Formats: sequence, C-alpha cells, structure tokens
Amino acid sequence: MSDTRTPSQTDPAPYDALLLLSFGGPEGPEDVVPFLENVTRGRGIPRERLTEVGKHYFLFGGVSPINAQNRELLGALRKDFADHGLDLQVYWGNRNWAPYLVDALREIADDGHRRVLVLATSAYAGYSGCRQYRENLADALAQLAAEGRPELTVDKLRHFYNHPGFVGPMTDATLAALAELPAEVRDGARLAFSTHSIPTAMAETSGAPDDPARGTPGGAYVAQHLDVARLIAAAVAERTGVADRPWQLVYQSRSGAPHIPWLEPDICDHLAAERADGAEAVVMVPIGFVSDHMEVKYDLDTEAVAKAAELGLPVARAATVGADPRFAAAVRDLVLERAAVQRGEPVTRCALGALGPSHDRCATACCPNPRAPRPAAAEA
Ligand SMILES: CC1=C(CCC(=O)O)c2cc3nc(cc4[nH]c(cc5[nH]c(cc1n2)c(C)c5CCC(=O)O)c(CCC(=O)O)c4C)C(CCC(=O)O)=C3C
Ligand SMILES: [Fe+2]
Repeated sequence: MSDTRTPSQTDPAPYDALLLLSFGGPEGPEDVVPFLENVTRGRGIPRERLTEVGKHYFLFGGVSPINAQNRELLGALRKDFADHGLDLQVYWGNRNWAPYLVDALREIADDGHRRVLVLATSAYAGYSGCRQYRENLADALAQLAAEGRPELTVDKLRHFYNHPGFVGPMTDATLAALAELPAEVRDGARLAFSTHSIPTAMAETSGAPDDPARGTPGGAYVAQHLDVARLIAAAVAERTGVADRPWQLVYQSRSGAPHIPWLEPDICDHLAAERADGAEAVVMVPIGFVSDHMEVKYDLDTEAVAKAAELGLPVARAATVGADPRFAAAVRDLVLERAAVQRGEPVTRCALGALGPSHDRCATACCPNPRAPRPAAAEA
C-alpha cells in the first residue's frame, strides 16, 4: 500500500458510505440481561450458561469494552480516510446493542446515501461472523422498506484475516507479548493461537461451497485460522531466531449444550497439556478477535490467566489489532479495491498465506444458518 495514489485510488464510487457493523455490548449493569437476551434469542443456550456469562460482565461493572473499542476504530478509520483523501462517510451499528444496525442504516438513508459498503468486525468465514451479519442486514433493510424509505444497496467487504494490515499488527503483538515474559523462559515459550469455539457442524459448513476446505474437519473457519497462525509463527521465528517454537490453534468461549460437539481443545485444557508436556511458558494470541473485548478480557485475561497461575505456567497475552493504524489502512485498501471491482477496473488484491484473497460476495450456500435458511443481504 503506497501513500501516493492516483485519483482513481481515492475514489470510493459507486459507494457513498461505509458501515462498521459489530456485535455490540452492554454499557452498564442494567444493560447486561437485556443484552444477553438479544444475543441468545432463539439459540438454545442453557440458562446456567447465561447466568455464568452475566457474571463475567458484572465483574467488569456491567460494561463490555467492545463499544469503546469500536468508537476508537471509527476514529482511526475517519482519520485514515481523511489523511489519504478518501471521501467516504463512516457509520456504526451493532447486532445486539445500541447503536443498533437498523438505526445506522436509517441514518445512512436519511443522509441521502444509497450504496453502502459494510465492514463486519469479524475476520473469518463462518455463520456467526459472516452470514449472521448478512441476515441482520436483510432484516434491517426490510424494516426500512416497511417504513417507506428509499432502497439501499449493501455490499460486504471480503474477509480480511490474511490481509497484511491484520497479520502484521498481530505478529508485532505476539513479539511484544513474548518480550513481557521473563527472559529465561522466552525462547522456550510456545504459542497458543486462540479463537472462538463454534459447533463443529457449523465449522465444517463454513466457507464457500467450492472452497477446498469446505467439508474437511473445521471447514474454512479452521483453515483460515491455521493460515494466519502459520504466518505469525513463521514471522515470529524469523524475528526471534527461534526456529522450532511449537504452536497450536486452540479455542475459547464455548457455549451451547454440552452434548453438542464444539471445536476443541479449550485454551484452559491446552494450558494444562502444555504444562504436562514441559512447556516453559505460553503466549496466547487471540487471532479470532479484532479487539480486546469481553471474550478476551474474561476468557483469556481472567479465566485462562488464573488457570496458568494454578499450573505454575508463565503466560502472556498478545493484543488484538484494535484501532492500529495499519488495520485502518487495510480497511481503506479493501474499500478502494472493492470500489474498483464494482467499477469494472483491474485490481491487485492484497493477501498473505496459502489461501489467497476471499471472494467479494458470499454465495447463497456459504456458511449456512444451522437452524433454518433466512434471507441474507449482500449475496451473489
Ligand atoms: C465466531 C464467534 C465470534 C467471533 C467473530 C465475531 O466477532 O463476530 C463471536 C464474537 C463475540 N461473541 C460475543 C458474545 C457472546 N457470544 C455468545 C454466543 C456465541 N458466540 C458464537 C460465536 C462467535 N462469537 C456462538 C456460535 C455462540 C452461541 C450462540 C449463537 O449461535 O449465537 C454469547 C452468549 C452467551 C455465551 O457465551 O454462551 C455472548 C454473550 C462478543 C461480545 C463480547 C463483548 O461483549 O465484549 C463477541 C465479539
Ligand atoms: Fe460469541
């Protein structure tokens, strides 16, 4: 990505708005229960799990860090766009908490915009991180149509997990976490790349129908995470001179009924296994998340750190990309790439690793809804 761009390299046409679409989180104790009801409506999460997860939020005063982090990202995007002459207004809406998606789209429409590009705060393929957001968009668009508002056309940016603006900051964060460990265990530290566990059935159907990983254990969801993990492990090996540092992809934040299989191993079980295997230390690298929200603050920094202390295993946790300027620049790159694609111009697609750039538009059979098919926006 160069800073000297020709005019077409700052042209967002045909798009006239970017929507940051995220999960949302509670901003005070009174928000926690209604937030959890929004998240879990119709999803068969056991009551006990909800009570348990509610406690995680109350431990932090009922405030999830996610909204503040999205406000920071918004600021970083607006600054990056302004600094590089990209004239595109940025809006923000959430699936589960205010500011809600439907209100953001209404504002976009009322401001006179018609063609919207969407950045979801989830880097990978999968129902929860991709299609569910497209279902939310379809619901919101239907609501606006029912209100008699003019029609919006919505597209979603391709998955950004293998963009250098995502992998680069995660690599530096891994190196910084290694540096936090006591010097004598640093070279013996192993890497645990962590992401959200999902049901194995959901993992296996993740990705496009023609994705080679589709139907293999873990599907595109796992294949994409493994690609990122490999990239970071290789870069860390090069930068530290430790060539054969062991690493593994592990999971966290499992919910759902116990008899339904979800991706394993869990991070806490993994820490115990690493201790038993003689690991000197572990660096937890939350590649599955784009900011240090509750899944990171509780499941890793609280629960997994307590487990490690109990095991006598030194651990450190790498930061997520958050509002890193390189990530904001990556979003600009993806916006301009997609705008050029829509205008029928040739593009260079930036992607690291073995899998190549993801598709621009998801197929109808991408990452199917595990319950029943529902309308989804931004589809081929
Ligand atoms: C893949 C994935 C991501 C990563 C991609 C992405 O970022 O989208 C993600 C992110 C997040 N998940 C979050 C919170 C929750 N997820 C839940 C439940 C679930 N997540 C799932 C998957 C994912 N989730 C699944 C398959 C379920 C089961 C129910 C269902 O099928 O929907 C529940 C219910 C209670 C419980 O944990 O059981 C909560 C409270 C927060 C907000 C954190 C904060 O507040 O700071 C964030 C960013
Ligand atoms: Fe979740």
